[in-house]
Amino acid sequence: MTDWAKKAEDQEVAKLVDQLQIQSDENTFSTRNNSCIYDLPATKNNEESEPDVADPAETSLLIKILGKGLVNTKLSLDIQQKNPNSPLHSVKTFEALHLKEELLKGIYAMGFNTPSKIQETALPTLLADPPQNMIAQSQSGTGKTAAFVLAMLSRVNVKLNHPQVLCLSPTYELAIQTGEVAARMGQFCPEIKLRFAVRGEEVERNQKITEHILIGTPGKMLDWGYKFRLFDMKKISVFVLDEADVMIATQGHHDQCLRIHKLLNQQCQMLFFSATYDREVMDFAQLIVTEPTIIRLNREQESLDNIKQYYVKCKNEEGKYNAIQNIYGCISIGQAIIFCHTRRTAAWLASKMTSDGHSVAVLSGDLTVEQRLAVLDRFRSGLQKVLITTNVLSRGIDIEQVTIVVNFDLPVDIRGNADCETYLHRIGRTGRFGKSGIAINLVSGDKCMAVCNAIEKHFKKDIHILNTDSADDIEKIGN
Ligand SMILES: Nc1ncnc2c1ncn2[C@@H]1O[C@H](COP(=O)(O)OP(=O)(O)OP(=O)(O)O)[C@@H](O)[C@H]1O
Repeated sequence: MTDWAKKAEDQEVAKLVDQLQIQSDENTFSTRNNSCIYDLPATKNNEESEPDVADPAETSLLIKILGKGLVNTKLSLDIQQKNPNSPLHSVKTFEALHLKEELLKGIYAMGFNTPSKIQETALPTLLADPPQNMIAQSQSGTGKTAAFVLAMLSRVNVKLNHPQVLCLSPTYELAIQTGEVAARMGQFCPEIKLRFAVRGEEVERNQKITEHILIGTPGKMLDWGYKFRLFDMKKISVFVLDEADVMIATQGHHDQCLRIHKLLNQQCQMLFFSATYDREVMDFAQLIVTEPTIIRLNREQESLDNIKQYYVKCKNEEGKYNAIQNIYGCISIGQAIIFCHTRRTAAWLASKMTSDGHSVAVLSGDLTVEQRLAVLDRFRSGLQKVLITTNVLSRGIDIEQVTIVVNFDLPVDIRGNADCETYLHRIGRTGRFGKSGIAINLVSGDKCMAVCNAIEKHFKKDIHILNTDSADDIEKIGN
């Protein structure tokens, strides 16, 4: 374990934020005096003028790296019991779980005193005998990884020298992150051996894998377990699918996970964890996990009560820009995020604001994960007050001090209809942790007004008109 733990710690991922040095990348990204300045590329390409979308695996990685401590969710978890044998009591202490003493020591050494909501709900079922299957959902940063890692470590029989636990992640970096948690939590259990099944890791020919826990990506896991028969899939007793939504929704991963799943034996404990599940993903999960205990987030409780919403009528894009100019003084008192539909609009807006002397950061899908981390890190530390972005940032990334969200473009789906879910995610970037926040929607044209009306109707919450030419109105948002 010690070597392995060291290896995990050597990985650069967790230290990216500290180590990053932004490199100038041709003419598209440069840093001057801590501000990122976009120069519009000379030629348009399709990606820039199409809606910018987030890669869910990259978003998960960003959230994990940026996450500092536990997020205390306001939303409750619904337990939908399927298996009558499931022990559905919850625990208020880690002691009540009757864990091995070494594991308890590991938990405390990580600074955990009491279980989080998902942990207190899931752990009794995860650790129950006979083992129970589970499909669990809880927001990012609420302690899911720690919950299933504890289950993985608890199930290992160290007397058997072969893999017993498989944990699949969608990417190399996410697998490394999970491995780091396992290494830390198991630091007092030196007899438990872990191994990464990721690119770059090789096993000598004709050698069998003897480590107890394998954490990796589906392709490598299939190679090792099926193609090269380096371990016996039938001897796996715990199978964890982390980021289940990404795994199931991504075609290649989906097929590989299914193949792995088919090679496991019927008694293997199946654990699926994710921050979100849309209906298709949940249907699929329920199809392949027998009699699961299902823990789900109660989304209906999500409310916009503490966010005041406004719309500003604008003639055209220039009009929207003028509105931003008018409110800039207010929005830069706290911190603001401005959402655009495409990378191109984000780049145009950033360049225009920069040339007008405003210090803005910009983050869109053409930046690497490292560049995004650096931008977010500067924004979170307050070096820049305004962040211009796209849907790449709409979900999951919390920046506590954001007080204003501006929709330069309202979120729409491919048919041009209101995308209410994305709207909720975007404006949910403010008003975190019960604080009050402001959302300002820039509306130009009848179509856009119809989208704004549809959003208002959907959430049954008033969106008030704001005249950015009126000092009185500006004062409203300033206070
Ligand atoms: N019981 C606890 N007490 C204190 N801190 C905790 C506890 N459980 C987890 N944490 C910490 O909270 C942070 C988030 O936990 P974790 O990564 O397990 O969440 P997650 O739900 O898996 O997030 P994601 O959806 O991003 O994968 C981590 O820094 C972790 O060390």
